[in-house]
Amino acid sequence: MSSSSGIRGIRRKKSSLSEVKIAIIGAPGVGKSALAVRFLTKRYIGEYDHQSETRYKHEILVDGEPVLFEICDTCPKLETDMPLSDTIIWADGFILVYSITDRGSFNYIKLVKQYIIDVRQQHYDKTGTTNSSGTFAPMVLLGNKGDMVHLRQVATEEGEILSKDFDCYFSEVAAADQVSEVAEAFLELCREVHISRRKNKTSLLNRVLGNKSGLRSYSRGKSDTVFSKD
Ligand SMILES: Nc1nc2c(ncn2[C@@H]2O[C@H](COP(=O)(O)OP(=O)(O)OP(=O)(O)O)[C@@H](O)[C@H]2O)c(=O)[nH]1
Repeated sequence: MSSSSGIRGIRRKKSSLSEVKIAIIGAPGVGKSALAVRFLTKRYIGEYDHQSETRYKHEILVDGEPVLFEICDTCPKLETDMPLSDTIIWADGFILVYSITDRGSFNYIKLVKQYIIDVRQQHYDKTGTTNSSGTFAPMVLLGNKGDMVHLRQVATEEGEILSKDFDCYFSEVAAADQVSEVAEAFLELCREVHISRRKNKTSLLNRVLGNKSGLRSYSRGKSDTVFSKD
């Protein structure tokens, strides 16, 4: 497998493809690469050595529609390293991963979530621009290494509570031995990105037409959108 490699499958006009950029974020060693490789190839690679961020492209049908995923596998060296600002601004959505066997990696997620929100907001305040997801950051939360229950340090309920706080999808998974459960998390994030985009478009329409009480098809997510600042 090569990064940013050609996309297999049916070729079509690029304009008809939805493109969704996903950053996988988590403390060192939680299984970010294993999850990415699972989703991309359905295989499990136990030791995946890379020293910097790696990006992949992968086309897949989501609910019958073709989607081009761009996936950024981030690579923090220390548990105190936050993701690169460029990556945070680039991404349409985030897979936040901790390991159920590593309490520190769970604490990392709490810090990094706020950091992502702050960086995206600061970028918007400075430039007035965002990507298509707006300042809102669609996320899913994964507790990886679910096969290692005997070494568990983070209870399932703690993940559930955090995901309620984040208002996002949550699942405990095991990149080591699950395929469809891992894929479902990526698909769910893709759906959230599409919802967020529709919300942004609706906000723009309302703003342009001066119709603030207009279309309200979106209810998920607490954060504001790019067009909320009047
Ligand atoms: N038991 C078990 N081990 C896993 C699982 N996922 C990943 N690992 C192991 O955890 C270690 C780290 O996995 P990586 O995928 O390299 O983790 P990473 O988060 O990409 O690591 P960095 O790139 O160093 O930040 C490897 O030894 C993997 O084999 C899992 O679901 N279960």
